[in-house]
Amino acid sequence: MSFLNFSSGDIYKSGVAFWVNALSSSNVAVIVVTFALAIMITVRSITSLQKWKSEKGKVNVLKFHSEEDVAVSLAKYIADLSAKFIKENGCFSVVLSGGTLIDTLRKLLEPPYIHSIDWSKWLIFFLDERVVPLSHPDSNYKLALDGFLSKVPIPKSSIHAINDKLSPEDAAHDYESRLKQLVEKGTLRKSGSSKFANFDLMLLGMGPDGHVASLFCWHFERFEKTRWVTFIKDSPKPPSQRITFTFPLINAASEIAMVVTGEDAADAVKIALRKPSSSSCCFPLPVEKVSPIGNLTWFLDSHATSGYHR
Ligand SMILES: O=C(O)[C@H](O)[C@@H](O)[C@H](O)[C@H](O)COP(=O)(O)O
Repeated sequence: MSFLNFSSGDIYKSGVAFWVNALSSSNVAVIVVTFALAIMITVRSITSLQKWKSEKGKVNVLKFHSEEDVAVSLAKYIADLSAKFIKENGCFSVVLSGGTLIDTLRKLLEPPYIHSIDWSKWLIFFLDERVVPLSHPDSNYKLALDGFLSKVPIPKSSIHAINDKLSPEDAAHDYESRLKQLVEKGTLRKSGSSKFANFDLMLLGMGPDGHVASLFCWHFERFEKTRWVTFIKDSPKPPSQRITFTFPLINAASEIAMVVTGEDAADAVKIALRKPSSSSCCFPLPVEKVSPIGNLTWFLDSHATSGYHR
């Protein structure tokens, strides 16, 4: 991923040098195109700086020795948030990813949490889902049901799976409409600063390529601004057909836990957590767009942080 090391500043300087050359050769078309490019790159650099400023102070990075330690700490973090949100609002809306996250939730299935959490008040949603039958081994719903949901007394009616009879387009549209209805009914809150639903907690994993949910590099879905849920038919991670929350909906959450363990993700963790002053990359990884209105807490083990020393 060496292209990721180009900085906007470098490109900008090259642009300026090229412009000066173009001026001296009096080629009008080249001057106009280069001038436009220089303006675009300058605007891009400023956007980058603002992004990092607005994220300041909201990010908590927790580094643990082992995946087991991550699981222990994550369970306490979730149990505390469950108690807080149930006390404040009478319920706790939780959004699950697929992948290794479900196994990392295993400490919630043990005392004290299995008895102390008021599971009847939980509402479960899926951050992304593979468009396969819910009983298929690739289904995130099945993964969550087998590994977690079937072992806690969350009412079935509070678990909001996708409609697996629909095409990716229709399934995304259907899930979005159902979320909007829940906001209208008052079951889900609306984010104060945007029109999107304000989930209490989103539990995110991250792939080695820096993807979160089913928002991948080089796919336009990651730039979606208005939809709550979108779809993808050519996911680089199989299976190819998926639906996914968009970044505006993800970033309207009160709390986001980014749970990343294992060495495969170390390079992406290093890029995502680099110093704000070095945020000069032209093509940020999808994970770099995670910037909630609330708090973002990273849960990392020593393998995931093997490239990150801060
Ligand atoms: O449907 C999916 O594939 C997941 O929701 C996906 O976004 C996952 O969270 C990451 O790929 C991390 O997966 P791992 O934890 O298995 O690395």
